Amino acid sequence: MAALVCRGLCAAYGGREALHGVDFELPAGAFLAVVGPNGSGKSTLIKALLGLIKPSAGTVKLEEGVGRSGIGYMPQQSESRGDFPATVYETVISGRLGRLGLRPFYGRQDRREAEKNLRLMGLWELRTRAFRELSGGQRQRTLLARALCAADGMLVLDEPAAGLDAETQERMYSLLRDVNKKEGATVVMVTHDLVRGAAAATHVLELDGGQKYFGEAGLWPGRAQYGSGEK
Ligand SMILES: Nc1ncnc2c1ncn2[C@@H]1O[C@H](COP(=O)(O)OP(=O)(O)OP(=O)(O)O)[C@@H](O)[C@H]1O
Repeated sequence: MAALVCRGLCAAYGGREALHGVDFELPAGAFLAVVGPNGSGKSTLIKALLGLIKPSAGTVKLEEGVGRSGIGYMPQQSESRGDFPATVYETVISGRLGRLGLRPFYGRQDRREAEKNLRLMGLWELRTRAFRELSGGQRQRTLLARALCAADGMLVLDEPAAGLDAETQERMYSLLRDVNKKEGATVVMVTHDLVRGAAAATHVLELDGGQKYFGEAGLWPGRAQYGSGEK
């Protein structure tokens, strides 16, 4: 079963094309690394996937049953407010906001999910700490736990390991692999890290304004060029 299907996807800003002819089918449970140089259309693809921009041609479809509200999204660290006054727990459970509907308060299920994802990310001991007091790696784990609270089958991550030291990056990729395998979530991750990032993935989509490669990570020509890394 496909989690995500793009057919002839094109996107433009003010008539200028940013993405052209993207066409692939990602199996459910896959871990996709979206790679390519600056300006190659990676963020544009993510925006189209999240429904934030309308394709100028073609389609993006999610697996039946996974609506856009079922995507857990983790933005780039630079987009997340570092001075956010909330605690780690409050930040994580805010991932459930989209599911409250008409309910004014978090319910038992929301609290259970927040607790589960805090533990999964090794944040339980830090739950009462202020988000702004955290280290870069702890913040990234908090934002990942929040995205997990929002996710119903799919996680979309924009540079989840950017700005972290090599060891913390490796820890983040290993957490993502665990979430992908153990929780069965389909992961779509934009990364500039062609070695560790691409090695964590099962599939690679390489963009250069158009689609340069889509397929299994092990068969990606860039793998030989940039190093195979550890799987
Ligand atoms: N809001 C916008 N308005 C106009 N043009 C845009 C807008 N956002 C992106 N573009 C253009 O679309 C093209 C693709 O940009 P996009 O941000 O998708 O690339 P990217 O691969 O994510 O780049 P980076 O690696 O630098 O984040 C670029 O030429 C960019 O200048």
